[in-house]
Amino acid sequence: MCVKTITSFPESSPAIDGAVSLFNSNNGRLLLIADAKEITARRTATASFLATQLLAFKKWKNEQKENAILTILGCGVQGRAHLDVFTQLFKWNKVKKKKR
Ligand SMILES: NC(=O)C1=CN([C@@H]2O[C@H](COP(=O)(O)OP(=O)(O)OC[C@H]3O[C@@H](n4cnc5c(N)ncnc54)[C@H](OP(=O)(O)O)[C@@H]3O)[C@@H](O)[C@H]2O)C=CC1
Ligand SMILES: O=C([O-])C1=[NH+]CCC1
Repeated sequence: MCVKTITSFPESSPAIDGAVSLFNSNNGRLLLIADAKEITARRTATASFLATQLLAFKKWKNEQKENAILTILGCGVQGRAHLDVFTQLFKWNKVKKKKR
């Protein structure tokens, strides 16, 4: 059994914080408490990559793949996690990062 508790304070950075608690589903014992920021960052970036792969990459012709530009808007926790996953799993012609 797993519970994720998240706080969201958009004016604060990082905006998201929280904890993931994992319990043994046979006896209810607490097994671990993990940082929800890290898990949420990796989960969200990986889900974005899978969605992009299904909705775009699979339909692209070779020429589109060769000219692809990755643009990341906002360079916080999610921006960095998306940059990490997207550059590890796909080859980009160019990567642009935009922050304020
Ligand atoms: N769909 C999902 O499952 C999830 C969605 N989210 C959402 O993703 C968003 C980002 O979260 P997270 O990365 O954790 O937050 P962070 O606080 O780590 O990053 C937010 C970034 O946005 C930048 N930013 C804020 N305002 C502007 C602006 N006007 N122009 C350009 N950049 C700006 C900040 O810049 P600066 O460093 O200068 O302050 C900061 O780098 C939130 O809206 C959050 O709710 C988060 C987790 C999961
Ligand atoms: O799925 C999630 O953990 C979140 N969505 C928006 C903020 C955190």
